[in-house]
Formats: sequence, structure tokens, C-alpha cells
Amino acid sequence: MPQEDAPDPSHAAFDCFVQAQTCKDVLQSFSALCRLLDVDPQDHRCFYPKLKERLNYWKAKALWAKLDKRAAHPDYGQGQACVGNKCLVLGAGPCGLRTSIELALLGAKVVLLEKRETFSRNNVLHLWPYTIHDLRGLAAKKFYGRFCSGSLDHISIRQLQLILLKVVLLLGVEVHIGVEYKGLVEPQSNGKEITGWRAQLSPVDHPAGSFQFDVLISAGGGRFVPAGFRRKELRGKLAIGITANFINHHTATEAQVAEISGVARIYNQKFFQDLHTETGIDLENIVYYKDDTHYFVMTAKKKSLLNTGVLKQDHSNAETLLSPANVDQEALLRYAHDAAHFSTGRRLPHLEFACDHTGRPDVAVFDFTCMYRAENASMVRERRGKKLLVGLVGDCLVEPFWPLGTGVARGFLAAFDAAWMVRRWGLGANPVDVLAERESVYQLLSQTTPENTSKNYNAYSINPTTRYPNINLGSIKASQVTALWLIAMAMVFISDSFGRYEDLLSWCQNQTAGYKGVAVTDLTESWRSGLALCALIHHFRPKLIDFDSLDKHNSAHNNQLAFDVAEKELGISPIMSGGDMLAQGQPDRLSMVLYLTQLYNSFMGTAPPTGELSALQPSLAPPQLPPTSPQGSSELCYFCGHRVYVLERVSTEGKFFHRSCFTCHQCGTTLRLGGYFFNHASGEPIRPHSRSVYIRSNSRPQPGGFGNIGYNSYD
Ligand SMILES: NC(=O)C1=CN([C@@H]2O[C@H](COP(=O)(O)OP(=O)(O)OC[C@H]3O[C@@H](n4cnc5c(N)ncnc54)[C@H](OP(=O)(O)O)[C@@H]3O)[C@@H](O)[C@H]2O)C=CC1
Repeated sequence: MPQEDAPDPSHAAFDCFVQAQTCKDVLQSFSALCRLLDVDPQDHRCFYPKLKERLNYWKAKALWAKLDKRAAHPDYGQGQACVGNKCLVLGAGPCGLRTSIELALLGAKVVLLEKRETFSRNNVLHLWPYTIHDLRGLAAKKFYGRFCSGSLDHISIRQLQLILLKVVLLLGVEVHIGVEYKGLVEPQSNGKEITGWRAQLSPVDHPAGSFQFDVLISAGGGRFVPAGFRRKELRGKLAIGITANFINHHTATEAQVAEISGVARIYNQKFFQDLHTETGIDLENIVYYKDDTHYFVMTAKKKSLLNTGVLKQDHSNAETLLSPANVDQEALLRYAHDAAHFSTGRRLPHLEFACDHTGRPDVAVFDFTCMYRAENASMVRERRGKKLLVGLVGDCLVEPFWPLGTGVARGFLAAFDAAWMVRRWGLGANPVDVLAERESVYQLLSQTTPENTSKNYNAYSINPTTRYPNINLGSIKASQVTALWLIAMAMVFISDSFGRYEDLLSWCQNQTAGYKGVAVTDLTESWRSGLALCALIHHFRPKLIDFDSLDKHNSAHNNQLAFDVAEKELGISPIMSGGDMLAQGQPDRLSMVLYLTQLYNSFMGTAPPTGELSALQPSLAPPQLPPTSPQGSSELCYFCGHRVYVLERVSTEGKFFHRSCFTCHQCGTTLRLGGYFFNHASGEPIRPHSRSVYIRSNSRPQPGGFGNIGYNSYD
């Protein structure tokens, strides 16, 4: 093959790029390649076709064939579906990278930020069959020849990141390493024009800080969740994990040592008993994978960690128990070494620890008693008429349960789901419809297994229907997700600079000025008596409330009156009952901002009956709130039949519930959205459980209700 020896420097640069084994080398060889071919990576629309055209190299052609096949999928609309969208992705872990690929294929401009300087994670990830198929389709084997050869079904995080980084760069994604996302900068007005959403970064003067975007994807891992998203804790019985990486010298002897793809105590009692007798190490399970390193992950029993001196003292609190101060590092290294040595039949000759990114032996002890999942996968923020779609993927959406190898598998599923959401956003769907569909899909994520997802991997695309059999994309209704827009609006006011929070306050002050017994000085205490709310409504619609008849000491009545009138006449759902308002002591600021923002939106542009124009502050730009609930929509709890207010409700399947009513009949644990599925035949939400599913359909609390639900929960 004559081309192979061609002295074209771009061919050598391409080879360097394909073979690069560090993040820095990938980026450097990529820059060199772009320079040699005179292609501008910032020109994301033309970058890939130009690169293909100018790099006339047989080795590259096989790669283009793979990527072209993927890009030709109809979902991407020939790279035009999101051509007008600009996406900021934070986190270059496997999930941030995988999402970036999809957004680039949709035609969006994508900027990816990663705060680490290097890809240094040795740990090895288990891959579900579909992920192997997916990565092969992205030419993983061209970048990493050993990728899942034979029956291998795992890869080190570092290698996975390198593969995905190379694909991301080829597709025109702008990647910045060593840059940390610190928060959002809202659209600003200079009187003539309004800027878009931007990010606050560290380093502060980084050029990516000027990038204006309408989509933010957070893939910052388990420790980073952007403002506005709430997380739920899933708690199980104490589980202590230990990971350890040893240097792989790639000798013939090492190659012969068999991997352990997961030995659990229940399946091999003798192995664990012998291990305990000989070494004092007591484990629940152990996994050994061979990749760049010899990687071991195990669940250790607390007692043996105490007996072997790994844990210095016993504590009931897992955080204190596993805190660095309570872990003897030397004893931990011995424990991990001996477990690895024994479990491989002492056939790995020189077990030397590999180093982590800090240069220390790569051994970690961690607690997976508690895992977190976000309550929602998406939200829309809006400021000065500029909308921002925010989505979560990866560990910041759902933390994985490592023994099941769910991290990358569910991470990639969420990456596709997020890309599908951005596609709809790009095609101009109504934001609440986009949110509703995303949340409908998200409900399934925690239940996905290799068995219940489609086996037709060839058909997998970002369209959720290709992956989740029998999915109902409309299981969450638009009316159930308006809070994901509204709360974001309220958060804007709250987290905002003092000036804009003041705008809402000063609008309220102007509308209620002169009303007896009303002195609005804040967005909490001033509203307690209910007079201010009644005054606000009376100011615009005097016929609805007889203000002079109100008693300032009858707070519950006044608030209830205002809530009822606003609900009936303006279609604004009450945030709570008048009695709750009284019981609360000081009204909650977020609730009040949320509620007052809706009143503001409703009265905006309405002239008070006196004929004066409503004294809106010029700086309070009219927020485009989503439609409020229909009239009289303060729904009843599907279980108990009592009224359920916005702030206390959860909703699914078109029904509303009190958070407190949405519980397991057997153990009383609060059910979570996404933690069950709806049985349309029996009319019951059921939750698959690791041990048992327990459904009781008797003693329905009200006609048509779901009946009692039972399951043994670990959350
Ligand atoms: N130890 C292990 O075994 C690990 C396994 N994984 C696997 O990978 C899967 C997918 O993980 P994924 O969701 O992609 O998350 P990852 O943790 O792999 O990647 C997230 C990346 O984003 C970085 N980051 C965090 N906050 C910011 C920020 N504000 N600005 C810029 N960068 C930021 C993180 O740095 P930093 O980490 O320094 O916060 C990290 O490098 C997991 O489910 C798991 O299976 C992932 C991580 C560790």
C-alpha cells in the first residue's frame, strides 16, 4: 500500500492523534493536524467535512466511514436539527463526552469544559452489550485496538475518555481542559441589546467565558449538581467499597491470570471463608478486571476492616467511619494487596500499586450506603426573554450502583435522552413539552437493565423509543412540569443580584401602597397577615375582595381568601392553605417569590381600575412565564382525596399526590418518581425491587385510587 509510506506530515500527525495516550497529547496532536491541513476547529459546521476532504489518508477513511454512518441517521436531520443551538457541556467524563458527540451530530455548536488537567482514572468500567456496540460504532477499536476484544466487556475510564475525546474533537467540539464552571451569568441588557446566557469560569478570564449558549448540560459527576436541582438520597444498609489498581506490566504470566467478573459470597462460600481464615479479610464480593492496570473492586465487611486495623474506630455514621482520619492508609494498602493476591491464586507476581492523579497508590475506600439521584433531569431558566435549557447526565443525574455496572450504561442512555431533548428544543417545541417528555423518559432510567432494554442495538438512536420498549413519552404531562420553569424563574430572583430581587419587591410595594395595615418591606414576613396579598389583588380587581372588611389578625382567612380568589379568577394555583401559611411562622421566601411572580405575570400590563397605569419598574423585564394551571386546578391528592398544594405535591401519570401520601404501604418509605412503574392494567404504580415486588390492590383509599403499594425498599 504505497500511501502508508507517504511522507505527508499530516498522515504522521493523524497517526499521533489516533495513538495519543494522554489528554494533553490528544489535544496537541489534534492542533498540529488542524494546522497542517489548514482547518479551523472553531468552524464547527464545516470542520468535519473539510477535515475529511483534506486528509487523504487510507487509515482515516475507515474512521470516516464509521462516523459518516452514525451521522447519516435521520434523527440528526443531516446535521441541521440543532444548527441554531449553542451548548455548553461541563465535565469531560464519559457522559459529558458522549453527550457532546450527539449534540455535535445534531449540528449544534458545542463547547466542553473540564476542570481536571489530565485523564487519570485507572478504574475499570463494566460495559453492557449495547455500550460496546455503541462504542464500536464510534470507531473505538481504531483508537484502542484492545477495545473489548473477544469476550471482554470492560474498559478503563481513562481509555474510554481518550476514545471519546478523539471523536468529539473530530466532530468539531471545542474542548477546554483545566477550566472549571462556577455558575451562570444571566443575560445582560445594555439598553440596545440583550446578551445570552454565559458561564462564570475559573480562570476568570478564560475566553470560553464569552460563549453565549441556550443549552447547558451538566455532566460534572456525582459531586457536582448545578443550582436549582434537588437530589434525593437512596439509602441502603452499610456498604463499604474498596478499589485498588496495580501496575500491569503486560507480561505473558499476567496475561494468563483469569479475570473475576464478579464473585459474590452467596455463590462461592468456600472462597470467601478461605480468604477470611488465611488473611482476616472478610468480603461480600470481589471483581478483578485487567486493562491498563490490574483493577480490583470489592465490598468489605466493617468488622474485618476494624479487626485488620484499616478502620481505627467504629462509628455508626458512615461518613465519620470512612473519613480519612479514621482510615489507616498502610493497613488499607495491605488489605487491598492481600485480597488481590489471594483472589488471583497468587499468580500475579509483583503486585505494585499504580498511582492515582496525586501520585499516591491508587487505592480508595468509599461508602456506597448512600447514593443520590436528581429529582428532575431538566429545567428551563428564563431571563430577559432568553431561555436556557438545562439538563443533567451521568453521575450527577443518577449515581451508579457499581456492582451492577450501571454507571456508563445508564450514563450513555441519559446522554442520548438529553440529546433527544435538545433536538426537540432545537426544533422549536414548546419548552414545557420538552421538559415533560424529558421527565417522562427519566422515570425509566433507574429501572433499566440489559434485559429490559431493546436488544436491537443496531436500531439504537437518540430517540428513546428505539431503546426503551413500550415507553410512554407522555407519562408526565406538561401541566406537571411547569414548576421546572417557574421555580427556575423564582430562583433567578432569589439567587440573583440584590437589584432584581428588589424589582419584584418594589413592584409589590407600589401596588399595595396606601392600603391600611399593609407595609411591604420584604418578600416574607410582610405577607404573613394575608392583607398584603389581598391588597395586591384588590388593587387590580377591587370587586373580587372587600378589603375593608378584613381583620389583620385573621391571617388564615385572609390568605385563604387571596389564594382562592387568585385560583378561581386568575388560574394561579395556591402554594399552600391559609392555615399552613399561619402555621409556618414566617412565609418561605422561595414560595412567596414563586407565587408573587405569577401574580405579577397575571397583572402585567393590566391598568388598575382608577385608570392609572400600573407602576412597573422599568428594570423588571416582563417575565414570560409558562401558562399557569387552569382555573380551579388546585388538585386533590389522588390517594387521600384532600387538596394538594403546589409546594407539597408530586405528580405523575396525570395525578397529583401529597409527597407524604406517595408512600409504600408496607414499610412507609416515600416512593420516588422513577422508582416505580405504572401498571396500566391494574391501575397501580409498582416499583420493581431488588428483592421483591409487593402489590396490594385492596383497601383503595378512594374510588379509582392506586390502592396500596408495597415493596421492600433500599431507598
Ligand atoms: N472512581 C470511579 O470508579 C469512577 C467511575 N466513574 C464512572 O464513569 C461514569 C460516568 O461518569 P460521569 O457522569 O461522566 O462523571 P465523571 O465523574 O466521570 O466526570 C465528570 C468530570 O467533570 C469534572 N467536573 C466536575 N465539576 C466540574 C465543573 N464545575 N467544571 C468543569 N468540570 C467539572 C469532574 O472533575 P472532578 O472529578 O475532579 O470533580 C470530572 O472530571 C460513572 O457512572 C462511573 O461509572 C466516574 C468517576 C469515578
